[in-house]
Amino acid sequence: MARFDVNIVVIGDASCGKSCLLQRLLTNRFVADSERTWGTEFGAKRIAVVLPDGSQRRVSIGVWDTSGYPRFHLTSTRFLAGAHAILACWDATSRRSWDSLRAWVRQRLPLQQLLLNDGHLYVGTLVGASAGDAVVEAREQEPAAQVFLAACKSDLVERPQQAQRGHGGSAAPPAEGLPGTGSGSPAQSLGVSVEVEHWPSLSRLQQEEEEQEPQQQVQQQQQDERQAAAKAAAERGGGRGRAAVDQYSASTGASVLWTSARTGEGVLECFQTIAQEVLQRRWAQQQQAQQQPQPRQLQPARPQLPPLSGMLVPAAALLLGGPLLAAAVAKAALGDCFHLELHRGRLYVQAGVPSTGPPLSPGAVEVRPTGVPALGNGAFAAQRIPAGTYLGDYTGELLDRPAFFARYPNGVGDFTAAVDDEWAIDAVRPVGDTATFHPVHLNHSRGRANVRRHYARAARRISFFATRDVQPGEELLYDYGRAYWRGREQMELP
Ligand SMILES: C[S@@+](CC[C@H](N)C(=O)[O-])C[C@H]1O[C@@H](n2cnc3c(N)ncnc32)[C@H](O)[C@@H]1O
Repeated sequence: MARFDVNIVVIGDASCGKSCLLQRLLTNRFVADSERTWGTEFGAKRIAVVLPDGSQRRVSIGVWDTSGYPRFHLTSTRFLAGAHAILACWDATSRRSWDSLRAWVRQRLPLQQLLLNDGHLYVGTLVGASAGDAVVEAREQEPAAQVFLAACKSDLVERPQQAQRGHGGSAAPPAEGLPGTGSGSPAQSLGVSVEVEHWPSLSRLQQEEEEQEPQQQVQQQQQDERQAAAKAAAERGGGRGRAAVDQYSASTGASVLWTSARTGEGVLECFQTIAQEVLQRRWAQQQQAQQQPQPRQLQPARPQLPPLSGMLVPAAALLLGGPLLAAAVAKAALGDCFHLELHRGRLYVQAGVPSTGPPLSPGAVEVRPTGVPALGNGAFAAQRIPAGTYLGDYTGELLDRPAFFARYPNGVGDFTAAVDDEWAIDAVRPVGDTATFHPVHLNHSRGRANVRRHYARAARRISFFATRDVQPGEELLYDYGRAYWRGREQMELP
């Protein structure tokens, strides 16, 4: 997942209004017949939020709009990794959509467990083979996405009068039987008091699932239903369906955000609330971490001389006779100590040769917070990793120069790795995915490096190898190289 201040993944049933919500956020337009989402779509925007210290800041949010169609569930679930927030949407006019939203939250995070903690629903990682026998471990900091609930199409139903946002039911008018007022366990309180007839669009979703209606007929039906929904909402004058929403919100602690892509009401506010709450929580975690004794103190990096001594011979040959001669001389002079590659008219000389060591055994590397806020996560050996072990390739999206600068106009991509002067690999997806090891999680150290990367530029591969035996608990680190740190703040890890 790319690096935005706040990564938001939107989930929910097909046709509940997720895509319209995103369209409205990004373009401020309502696109009534937006096409179904195939796989996952993405949009980014900068929005203003108020920080806990009262200051205003513009932050970038990345929003992944996942498909609600069953065949895409796997893809959609994959995108949850690395999310700071999960926005679970439902169609406010449809009881069926609401029921299936709850199913989404409960079932479609198969390796995760929802945990209630200080007013938010956190997603903790399950460690183990299956949900049945797994040991549930809520990781203390990562990857805990906050879950928010968004009512789409709320212009068609009654909404809270005082505020468009309910948090644990608190901003909403009192609803009967709210947990916290002595109504019983959360499980008992989940919407049991709601009757189907108060969710007028039941028939529409059934028809959409069958996917056999001619488009015109469906549109006409949607329009009829909208009118019916508005009428029903006016008649019931209080939105009895809301009681279920409030109850669920109260029992889970997830904020409810009421939105209408049609009128635009609540849409920007919805994303502002999410960004604000994510940043607030991050801020609180940072404060907490600063108060605790740091397990490791960072020291400013000491300048080091480049290790060039062994390259003087090929360098001289390069000057005198060009790359081909240099390659030949270096090969003869240095043998296996150096790996030489002539690529796009340049001679690249790398210390060492690609390893022939054993591949990494599953579970041998654990990705977890380093305990140093500025560093974020790191990769730690969970068992002894023998010298020469192949740790994996830096995989991701291959970007050519124009694509790279279109995405990172200032030329800085924290999770990108340059292959040569034309190509870079952007590890968009795995960032934040702490369930699986990817070399993107390796932090930098010059003095303590126990990993080295190897380039095969023609093949556009960057591979990583352990340079020595790494003991359990040790962090895996490699030298990012001087170019990476140009204009950035580097720390040498003790
Ligand atoms: C490729 S990521 C490394 C993994 C990352 N820490 C994570 O949470 O997944 C690169 C970023 O990690 C941080 N980082 C890694 N090593 C560092 C170091 N020695 N000093 C300062 N920042 C470092 C910087 O923010 C850098 O842009």
